[in-house]
Amino acid sequence: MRSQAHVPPLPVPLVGRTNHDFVQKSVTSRLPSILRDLVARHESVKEAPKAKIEALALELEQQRHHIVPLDGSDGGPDWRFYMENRAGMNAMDVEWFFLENYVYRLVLSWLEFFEDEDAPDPFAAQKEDALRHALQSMVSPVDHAKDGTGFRELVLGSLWGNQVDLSFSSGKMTDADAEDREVVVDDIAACWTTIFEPLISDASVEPRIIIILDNCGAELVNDLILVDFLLCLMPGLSVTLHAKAHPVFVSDATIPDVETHIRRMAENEKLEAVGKRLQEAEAGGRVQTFAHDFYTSPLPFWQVPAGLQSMYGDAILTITKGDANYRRLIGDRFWPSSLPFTNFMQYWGPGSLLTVRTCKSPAIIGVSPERLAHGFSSSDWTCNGKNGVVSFRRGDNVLVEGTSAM
Ligand SMILES: O=P(O)(O)OC[C@H]1O[C@](O)(CO)[C@@H](O)[C@@H]1O
Repeated sequence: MRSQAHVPPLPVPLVGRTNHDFVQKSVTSRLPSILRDLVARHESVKEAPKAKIEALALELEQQRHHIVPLDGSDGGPDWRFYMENRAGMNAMDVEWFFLENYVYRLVLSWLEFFEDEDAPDPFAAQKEDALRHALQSMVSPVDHAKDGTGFRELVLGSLWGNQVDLSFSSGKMTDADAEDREVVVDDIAACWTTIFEPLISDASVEPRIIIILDNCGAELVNDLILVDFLLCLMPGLSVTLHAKAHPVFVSDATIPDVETHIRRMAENEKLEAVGKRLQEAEAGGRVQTFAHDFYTSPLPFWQVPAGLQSMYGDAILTITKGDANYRRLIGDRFWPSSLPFTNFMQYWGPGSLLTVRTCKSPAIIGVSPERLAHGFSSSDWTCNGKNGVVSFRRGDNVLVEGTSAM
């Protein structure tokens, strides 16, 4: 069953053909390039799927791909519910968010990914490059202050880690770019004082946070360093890491990716201590991993399955990472940029929410009218990956100091 959340009347979604150059380019150029890269890097891909993937790349480029129906007969998620009347439509006319998730689902089907539980992740080589690069370029984590300042530094690490993702760069390895970047919405302190400060002074509670993960490599390494920081600070805390149920957006983390990252951090000279503590936390049940098909579906978060929504409600905080999760939160639609995040996210339910996203797509909410009036140096400020958003919405179940909520 899906939740019947209340959301305001919906504005138009982002669609390839009509409303934004960035979106059009992403469909007709970035996606084809990702598909061709996939084929080029995998000599083992058989001739039949290879031909289909190459044809799909060309069709997207030439704006003549028509959506094909996808049921679960290949062992993968059943998309009939999501298709509605979209089967047969030109890819340029369906929602961009639908299209991107659909393309990955379709290609995995052609690669027979769902038919064989040992099938290789088609993006494994890129993910390995990203992890190796992150481990090489990582400085040893400094001893962060065990307070809001340390939290801030680590959230910023996790935010700018999201700048580096392999679908945004069409599969090419890049480094985070520190020049001219700005946190356009900064609720880090509000999150710290509302959620974590009361927990530190109350060791009797055993709360859980959820992190809905995004990319492998620099982002996931930074996320895991943040997890370690929080676990060390709050002995009663546990963390569930929500991963993708199948490979998507090139570098998005699946459960095996999370395990690989933790292991490789434990084997790495600079991150050994963090990695080993995370391994112990996993063994002791304080770190858990979880995957759900919802995170590879085209649905917005206001149509989340009830079971997942109640998990968010039971957690003291849910953190969503990255651009695609942010797009899912706001349904990838053109809301007014100044629409207050807290009001909008009432549909989320009783849990608190922190969203941490480098802006790599046009839609955004929660930017103050003052900041908007000040203007941006570049007209593509929502898409160029130089601006970050850390928006917080306080839920109804926060621990107030001196009580033992949860
Ligand atoms: O990895 P992230 O932060 O979710 O970003 C993926 C983003 O890259 C893009 O694929 C670029 O088109 C966006 O569609 C998407 O939002």
